[in-house]
Amino acid sequence: MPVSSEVERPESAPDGPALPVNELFASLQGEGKLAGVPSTFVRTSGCNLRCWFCDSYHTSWEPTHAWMGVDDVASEVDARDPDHVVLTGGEPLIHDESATLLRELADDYHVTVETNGTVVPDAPMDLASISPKLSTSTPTPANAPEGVDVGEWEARHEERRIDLDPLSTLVERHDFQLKFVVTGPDDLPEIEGLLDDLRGVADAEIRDDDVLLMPEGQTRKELAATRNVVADLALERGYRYTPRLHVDLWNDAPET
Ligand SMILES: C[S@@+](CC[C@H](N)C(=O)[O-])C[C@H]1O[C@@H](n2cnc3c(N)ncnc32)[C@H](O)[C@@H]1O
Ligand SMILES: Nc1nc2[nH]cc(C(=O)O)c2c(=O)[nH]1
Ligand code: SF4
Ligand SMILES: [Mg+2]
Repeated sequence: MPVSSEVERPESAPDGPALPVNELFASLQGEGKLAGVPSTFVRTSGCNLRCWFCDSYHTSWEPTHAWMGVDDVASEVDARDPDHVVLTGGEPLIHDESATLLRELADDYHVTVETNGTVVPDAPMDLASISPKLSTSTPTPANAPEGVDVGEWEARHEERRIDLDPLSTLVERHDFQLKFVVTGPDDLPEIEGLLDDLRGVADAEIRDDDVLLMPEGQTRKELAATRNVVADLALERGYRYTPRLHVDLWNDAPET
């Protein structure tokens, strides 16, 4: 797939490498192996997919952002003096300049990259937090966010969401976690099929311990309906369960 940023760079963007930044904030890592760890988050705007449930609507369906020079992003991170940085989006890796930022941050911080696993940068990262998208993520006219015309995105999302090449490269090159958004028991055969395929092609061990099941839900109320079902599936199958601590703590507030 040709990598295009899906977000036009305006004339007014700063000179040199720059990124469309939706938000930059300090919080606790809410998901995955590092849940609970204080971290500074850099959220880029723009995505090559359109999950119907995307909890970052203003980076995917309706991208909003300010363009920031990569040096300025790094300075904002420095000012918060964290041990851990999380680069997320949108899909951060559709932007070539994310690789520039990752190289700038590499020596000073533990950096996690939250990615849908469809793009591989030539850049350092301490933890590739890969969230491959299942068929239950695909937008349709019936599940689309209110007021959104899904249009060509149903087919485009479906065509792009899984690509074994970047997935295997990411797990070969980096410490990783595979973090699946689970809507219910019917998602499990698809997760296991994908794990079989990936274990077949990747030259890296994928332990069940690297596989995390995360309940779908953008709000406390939505999570209340999915979390126990997903926890039981994790227990049954021997995968990890990951909470969404930030949703438990702050519901769907921005900058959390
Ligand atoms: C907004 S995405 C940005 C990074 C990248 N585009 C991705 O999808 O991995 C950050 C994380 O939130 C997860 N996520 C998004 N919407 C969610 C929802 N409604 N419920 C649970 N997890 C969700 C994604 O799967 C991903 O792990
Ligand atoms: N607290 C908190 N933890 C997170 N971990 C991954 C997030 C993301 O949106 O990528 C996220 C987020 O948005 N907030
Ligand atoms: S891949 Fe990530 S940012 Fe893109 S639509 Fe899905 S959850 Fe949102
Ligand atoms: Mg989030």
